[in-house]
Amino acid sequence: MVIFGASGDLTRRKLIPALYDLAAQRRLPMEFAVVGLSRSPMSHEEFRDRLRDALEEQRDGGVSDDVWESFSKGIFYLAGDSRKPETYEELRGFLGELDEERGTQGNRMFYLSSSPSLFPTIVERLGEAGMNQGEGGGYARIVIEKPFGRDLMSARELNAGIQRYFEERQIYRIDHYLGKETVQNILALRFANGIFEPIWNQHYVDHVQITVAEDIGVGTRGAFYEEAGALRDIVQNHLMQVLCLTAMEPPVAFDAESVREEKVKVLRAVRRMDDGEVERSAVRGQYERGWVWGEEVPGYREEEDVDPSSTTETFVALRLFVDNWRWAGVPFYVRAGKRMPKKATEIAVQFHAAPHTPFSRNGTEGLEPNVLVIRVQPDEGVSLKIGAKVPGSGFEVRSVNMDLLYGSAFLEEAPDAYQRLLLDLMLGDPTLFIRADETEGAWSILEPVMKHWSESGEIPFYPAGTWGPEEADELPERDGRGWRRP
Ligand SMILES: NC(=O)C1=CN([C@@H]2O[C@H](COP(=O)(O)OP(=O)(O)OC[C@H]3O[C@@H](n4cnc5c(N)ncnc54)[C@H](OP(=O)(O)O)[C@@H]3O)[C@@H](O)[C@H]2O)C=CC1
Ligand SMILES: O=C1O[C@H](COP(=O)(O)O)[C@@H](O)[C@H](O)[C@H]1O
Repeated sequence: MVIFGASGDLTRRKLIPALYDLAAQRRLPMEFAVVGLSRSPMSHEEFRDRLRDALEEQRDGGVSDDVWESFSKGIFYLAGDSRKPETYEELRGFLGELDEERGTQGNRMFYLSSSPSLFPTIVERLGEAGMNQGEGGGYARIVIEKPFGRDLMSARELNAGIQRYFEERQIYRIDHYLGKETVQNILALRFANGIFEPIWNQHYVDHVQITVAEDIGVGTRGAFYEEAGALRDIVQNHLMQVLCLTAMEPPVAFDAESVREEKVKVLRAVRRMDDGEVERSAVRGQYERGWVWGEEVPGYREEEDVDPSSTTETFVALRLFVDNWRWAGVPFYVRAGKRMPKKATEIAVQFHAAPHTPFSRNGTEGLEPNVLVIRVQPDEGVSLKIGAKVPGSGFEVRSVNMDLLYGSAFLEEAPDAYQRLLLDLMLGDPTLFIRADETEGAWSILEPVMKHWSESGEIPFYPAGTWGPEEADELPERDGRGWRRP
């Protein structure tokens, strides 16, 4: 596996720890090798030490010497500029040596984890160097990190650039949310149980809310975030994928083509907004100084590498409609933001209220409609809000939660999302990766919103530690509804 962007944050925090865990579970072949590539000069040994230090820090010292010893023997580093053709000559030669020395059999996985602006160049250089094929009958696969382009046009160009050299079966567009156990569980809940599908439609569902809230700010990633914003960083990928899994039709099989085909149909059915609709159904915001978990935190404009007059959004809320037979007229209120009061990713499906309750009005004052909540993180689980009789004389009914906590229901520990996805990559299973038309479909939904916002400089603010600007509350309130508090 060649990692472009080897000295970067993702390699250190996610990719190497996931590979280390796979090694600890003996899921990596002995011959496996990682070659890190970036410009910073480093020896193989310095690269290994740096990765081990990061792992020790992350695991609080809990790194096995034996596992690390055998895993790290397969870690190598090559310093080079990924824009220069000579880097690929050197890389090709080095990989050839590894084939001889470690027996990697000409198989190649190229993981693009460098700055996204370099992705098209790296793909082209790989293709020009003839590295789009494995050596001597081996395979070649390419993994593209997010963000996949920065709008519809650039995503199309990137897809075309990759497809010029690689066939779709070789391409793995990664979105780590698809590797999360609880995101996959949306499919299990819907399609492994008989009771939910019959009511999973406009006849029974009043509306759906999807929240991807984070309590953290942009931290050290100010420069990246200035270019991206919440719409590109979270909504275009993670949030749209969760929406697809929530709204899609049952796939005929759990394989790459069947699952991705159904997801694309959802993206095609999402109603495109015109300018008026963007005004009514899209809200953005930016956090200002405030308090999170009892600590005072800076506003976005005060963060490192952020323009003090930046209008980049750190919060987005949208009201979307999936115009098909199943979901006609059902609003999907979705939101994503940084510096919210807590970290919480969840899908809440709110059902219509009972048409009539034979109890007194006084007795049902605390009764709310049924809501099925799938908690992706934290406190992974599912809960169903139902009405229940309050013990005692009389007949008072109140809403209570029936809860399933994964932590209590299963002894097995959930693997990290990257661990799952890297293993699927090695096995050649792209089911949990994204197809070209999905990336373009998601961008085409957001294109009018991006255009409208780029033309109007004003951005509403919200104090850090709150659930976004007031305008966001108005989104469901105009329809007589309200956001849940996760
Ligand atoms: N970090 C995260 O939490 C997440 C990141 N991602 C995605 O992963 C990707 C990487 O992100 P991240 O690790 O945070 O980014 P970083 O900025 O930390 O790392 C970028 C890497 O690219 C290398 N690089 C930059 N220019 C060149 C060049 N011309 N030639 C060779 N190497 C170069 C840098 O090394 P050097 O300067 O030494 O050359 C560095 O190793 C991005 O697409 C990001 O969106 C996705 C999900 C989460
Ligand atoms: O891709 C990204 O995701 C993280 C949130 O991921 P999670 O697994 O912690 O939910 C987000 O912080 C980051 O900005 C974004 O680039």
